[in-house]
Amino acid sequence: MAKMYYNQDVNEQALKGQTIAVIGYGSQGHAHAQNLKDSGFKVVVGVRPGKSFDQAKQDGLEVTTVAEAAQAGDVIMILVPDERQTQIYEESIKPHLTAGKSLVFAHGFNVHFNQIVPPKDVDVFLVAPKGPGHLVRRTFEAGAGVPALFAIHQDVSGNAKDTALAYAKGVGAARAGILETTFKEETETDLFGEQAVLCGGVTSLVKAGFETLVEAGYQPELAYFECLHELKLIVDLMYEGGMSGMRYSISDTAQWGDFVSGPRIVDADTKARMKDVLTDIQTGKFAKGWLLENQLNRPEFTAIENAEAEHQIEQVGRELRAMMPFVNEDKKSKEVVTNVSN
Ligand SMILES: NC(=O)C1=CN([C@@H]2O[C@H](COP(=O)(O)OP(=O)(O)OC[C@H]3O[C@@H](n4cnc5c(N)ncnc54)[C@H](OP(=O)(O)O)[C@@H]3O)[C@@H](O)[C@H]2O)C=CC1
Ligand SMILES: CC[C@](O)(C(C)=O)C(=O)O
Ligand SMILES: [Mg+2]
Ligand SMILES: [Mg+2]
Repeated sequence: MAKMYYNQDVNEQALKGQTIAVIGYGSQGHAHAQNLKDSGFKVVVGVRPGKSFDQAKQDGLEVTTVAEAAQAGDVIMILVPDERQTQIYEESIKPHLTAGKSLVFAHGFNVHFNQIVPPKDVDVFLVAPKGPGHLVRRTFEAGAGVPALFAIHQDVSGNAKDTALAYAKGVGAARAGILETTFKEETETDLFGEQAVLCGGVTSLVKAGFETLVEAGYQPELAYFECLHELKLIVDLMYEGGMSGMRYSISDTAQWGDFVSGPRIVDADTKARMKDVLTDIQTGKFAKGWLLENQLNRPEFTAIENAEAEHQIEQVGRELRAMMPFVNEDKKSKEVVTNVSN
């Protein structure tokens, strides 16, 4: 088994006395800033004036501009959207990235695809939680944590690994497990996971299931419960006990259906297409397309986003969730999501 790092393996002294500048206060930014502060570290948030600036202030954090935070920070964590990082880095971070500081990422995209080339006299590493930022905060508050990867790109100080581990522990990841990787491995696997399985794969599967039932004349509300709402409950069981844990709880009839029909849905052709997706990631084709899409002000992204929001499963879901206040308990984090989506 790969070497895993847990609380007892990590000495947070590596970060004591250092100022951590968290640049961005969105999904990951608010979680890192608050968890690190609660872990006893000195944190300053750098963000432009606006809603997330106000939110960070309201959450009791020290907040300033990106440039001032970068100037103050010994460790500078970039948590603004990947597609905006290069410009923000060039304009507001690089001028303050003096020798001996640490430049940190939560995803290797811009370093791996050569969009950001850090100076040679700073430590460069990543700490990438394997979970959405709002859950990084929520699990931390509940006394648990989300696992994370770390990778060292440059180790000028000789302490980059200790600093990365201390940072990861500060956000709560050492409660769940920290694993060492490279920028290349983190970038390619993260992009693959979100495209083929976690986000792209799952939403396409759910929509296809919903549409199949509705087109066959079944009620949309029922199709929503069956294909989307219950998915969380099934995935919770997999999170707790793997596939066998989930299968223990479902009926034998469901388990037999799982065995005989699952491979008819996700088959060798699906896997071949997954390999194509991975190839596009590895060759940089996906990254190039995403960067160009942003340079063009996201015409295709916006068209798809609008069409998806109007899909029947979303309309039905909005109405059904309005009647389930317990599903929407975490209003606060949802407001942050809304605020940072553009
Ligand atoms: N989302 C996630 O859970 C995960 C993300 N990551 C990685 O973490 C990094 C951050 O992603 P994520 O948290 O999703 O990012 P978000 O989209 O949530 O970041 C939004 C934040 O960036 C700020 N911001 C946007 N543009 C600017 C700007 N021009 N100047 C200053 N601040 C700006 C926003 O401020 P404003 O309110 O003013 O718009 C807001 O505070 C990425 O590298 C991503 O790949 C890694 C693991 C999981
Ligand atoms: C699964 C999507 C993700 O990679 C994440 C939450 O880990 C992201 O980029 O947001
Ligand atoms: Mg991810
Ligand atoms: Mg990702």
